[in-house]
Amino acid sequence: MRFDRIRLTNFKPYADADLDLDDGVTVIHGLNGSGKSSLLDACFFALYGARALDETLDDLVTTGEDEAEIDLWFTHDDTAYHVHRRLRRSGERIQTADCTLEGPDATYDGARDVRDRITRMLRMDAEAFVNCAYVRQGEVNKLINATPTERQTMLDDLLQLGKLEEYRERAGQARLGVEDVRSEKRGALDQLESTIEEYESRDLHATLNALTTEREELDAKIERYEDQRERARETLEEARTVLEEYEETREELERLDAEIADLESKVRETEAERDDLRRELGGERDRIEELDEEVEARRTETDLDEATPEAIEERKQTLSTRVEETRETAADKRTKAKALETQAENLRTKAEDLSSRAGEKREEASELDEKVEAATEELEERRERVSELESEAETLRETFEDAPVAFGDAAERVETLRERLDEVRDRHGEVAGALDAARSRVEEAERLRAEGKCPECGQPVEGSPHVERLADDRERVEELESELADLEAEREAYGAKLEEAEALVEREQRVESVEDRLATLTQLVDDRAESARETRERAERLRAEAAELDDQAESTRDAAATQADRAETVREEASERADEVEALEARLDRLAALDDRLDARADAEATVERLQDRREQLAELNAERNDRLTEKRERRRELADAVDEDRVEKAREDEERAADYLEKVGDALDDLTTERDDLQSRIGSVEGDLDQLERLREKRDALVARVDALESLHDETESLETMYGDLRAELRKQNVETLGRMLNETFDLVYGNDAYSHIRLDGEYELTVFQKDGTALAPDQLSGGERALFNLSLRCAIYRLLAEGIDGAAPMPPLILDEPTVFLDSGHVSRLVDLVDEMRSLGVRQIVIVSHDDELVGAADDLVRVEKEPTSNRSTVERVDDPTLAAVSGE
Ligand SMILES: Nc1ncnc2c1ncn2[C@@H]1O[C@H](COP(=O)(O)OP(=O)(O)OP(=O)(O)O)[C@@H](O)[C@H]1O
Ligand SMILES: [Zn+2]
Repeated sequence: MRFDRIRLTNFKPYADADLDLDDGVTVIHGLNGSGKSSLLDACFFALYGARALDETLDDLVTTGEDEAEIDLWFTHDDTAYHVHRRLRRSGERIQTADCTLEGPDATYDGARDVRDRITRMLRMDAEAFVNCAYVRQGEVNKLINATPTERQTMLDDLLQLGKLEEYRERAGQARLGVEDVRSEKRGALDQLESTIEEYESRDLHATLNALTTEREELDAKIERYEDQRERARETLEEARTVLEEYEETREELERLDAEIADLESKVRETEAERDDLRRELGGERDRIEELDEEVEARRTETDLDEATPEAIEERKQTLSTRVEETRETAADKRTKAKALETQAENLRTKAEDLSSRAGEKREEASELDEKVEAATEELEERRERVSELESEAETLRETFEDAPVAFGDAAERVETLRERLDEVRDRHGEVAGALDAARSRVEEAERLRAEGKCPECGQPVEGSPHVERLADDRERVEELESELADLEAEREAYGAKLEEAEALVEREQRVESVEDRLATLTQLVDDRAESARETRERAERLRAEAAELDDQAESTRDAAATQADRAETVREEASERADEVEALEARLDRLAALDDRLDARADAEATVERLQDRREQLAELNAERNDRLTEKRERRRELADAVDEDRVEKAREDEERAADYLEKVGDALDDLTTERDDLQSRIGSVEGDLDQLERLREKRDALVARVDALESLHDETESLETMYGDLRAELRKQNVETLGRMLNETFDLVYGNDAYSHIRLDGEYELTVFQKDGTALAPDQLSGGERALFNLSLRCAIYRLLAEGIDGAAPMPPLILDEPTVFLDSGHVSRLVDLVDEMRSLGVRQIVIVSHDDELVGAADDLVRVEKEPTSNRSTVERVDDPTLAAVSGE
């Protein structure tokens, strides 16, 4: 086993530390209190927990912190493992929060599981680990002062010799167990044998024979008693039969008496009832006679030959048929009368209608007459108007005889005249204009001439070429004035002619319009005349139609009267038929009354018959009863004769005697049976004992075999126990020898003092140091330094013994030495270095030494420096690459 790496957080003085560890010798070096031991504590705590440190969890967490973590990686049996522990404050106390062991195949969780697993793996618990591998600071005297027994226990434990002792003890326990069982079984066997002897001494077979004989005799006696009891029972039975018979006879006699009395009284009652019936019959017969008389009277009334239901029924049938027929006829007549009345009414209505239509037509005709009259008058007026218009047209035409144009040419003339007038007017305008211009020129010229200037150019007149022109102008004015006067006359003449022509045009137009009007009026007059003629003809036709309608109305009225008469006749016939029906129904009523009487008579006859039947029945009943009475009286007599008083008396005596005997014999038999049962149970018990004896013998045989088996088992366990004891003693002896040898070698090596010859470790683990002169010393008599060396030697020897003893099976833990140089002078420190080399060369894989001693540094393969920062009071750990140099620089 080997530590590979340790990593700490808040563990004791370490805030953070991470250290790799290798094979070979590692020296952890540092000043006092720098934290060297704490580093080892951490490894140890990681493996086994706080329990083995003699410290509490609170001591482990850096003061003032709430949580700490410790991780240890190690290799065991070529397999890597990792332990992780985390501590955490919970309230006032620190507790384990996590604890795991991680291996290649599994992870263990929880402090207990981890500790158990490591203990099993290293085959060492915390104490054994300390004893073997961890030489702790200041524990120099522990082994030296230990008692031999303590030493023995410790070594036995380490070498697993304790197991052998354990096996020996187990075998011893098994032996004791077997002894217990064996002695128990032996006791049981003794007991069984004495019981069997006791059974055998009792001569069970003889007893059984005697008892069987006794039981047979008793059985014979019981049989005899039972026979006699049977006979007594028969006698009793017979006596009881006789008495029962007697009792039955007596009861029957009583019953017969009662029955006879009952029958007699019933016969009497029935006779009385027959008398009543006879009286009732008489009454019914009287009634039949009365009814016969009544029937005869009624028959006469109804005029029937004989008063039989058949005759009555036939007559009823006939009458009913007639009633039915007559009723139907009456109904038909009424219907017919009703129809006729309706016809008459309809005809009357029709006649009314025809009359009123004739009136209407006449009225229409006279209205037409009036219209014709008015039209004729209007026609006359129109005709007068026509002749007026004709004469007007004539007059107007006549005026054209003296006119300049013929009738019809006036418009053309107006046109011509207007054109002429326009020409004259135009000419008049031109002339008037020229005249004005001429007159103006004349006046201007005269004014200029009066001023002496040329009227033409305003130059002085004398010599002006323009003076002649004035005369021309004056001439022109005169000409124009005359032409203008002519034109005015002409214009007037044309004006008059135009007026005349225009009047002619007007007349022509008037004639045309009158003639148009005339044509229209003439047409109208013709139309009206035609229409008046037609109207007159229509009025004529209407009057003719009215006359015809009057005729029709007259004949219709006649027909209505005829139908009314017929209706009257038919109604009378209907009421006659109704009277007839009434008469027939009265006859039917009489027949019904007769029928009633006949029914009543038939009922009375039926009653008579019923009463007679009843009477006969009663007579028969009584006859039968009388027969039964005779029978019963006969039976009674027979029974009374049959009773034998002497026999009854004897039976009574027999009964009493037999009962008495039975009671006595019963008691005797009970006693005998009890006696027999007792005997039987005694036989059973002897037989049971015999069976039991047989079983006991079988059981004894089995027990003997079992005791034999236990005997051999005991021998085996005993030898096993001895074997384990011997083996352990043998092994211990060997160990003690080896350990003694190694101790001597080591002590020699580290002390090298001539004063001591050797150390003796005897079989009882007693340690003795011998001086050269042969004086023996107890180890605690050595000096402090010697004791330290002695202790170291013993530890290393133990380590070597173990390493050899369990070589290969469980790789040894690292050898850990904490401050081994205390008490040593420098010379011995050098020897310690030799020891370390020796251990290394003996094959110890990893050695960890804690020391503040510089001398040991020389022996180191690896040097680890531990320092404490004075201000923060936190420790740090650091590997030093070159141990030698570091040691120097560390000074
Ligand atoms: N829980 C803790 N919190 C903080 N510091 C602690 C705690 N426990 C111990 N220490 C400190 O750790 C130091 C003890 O360390 P350790 O015993 O490992 O020193 P050392 O190097 O082995 O000393 P020496 O050479 O004297 O044996 C002390 O200074 C102590 O105050
Ligand atoms: Zn002039």
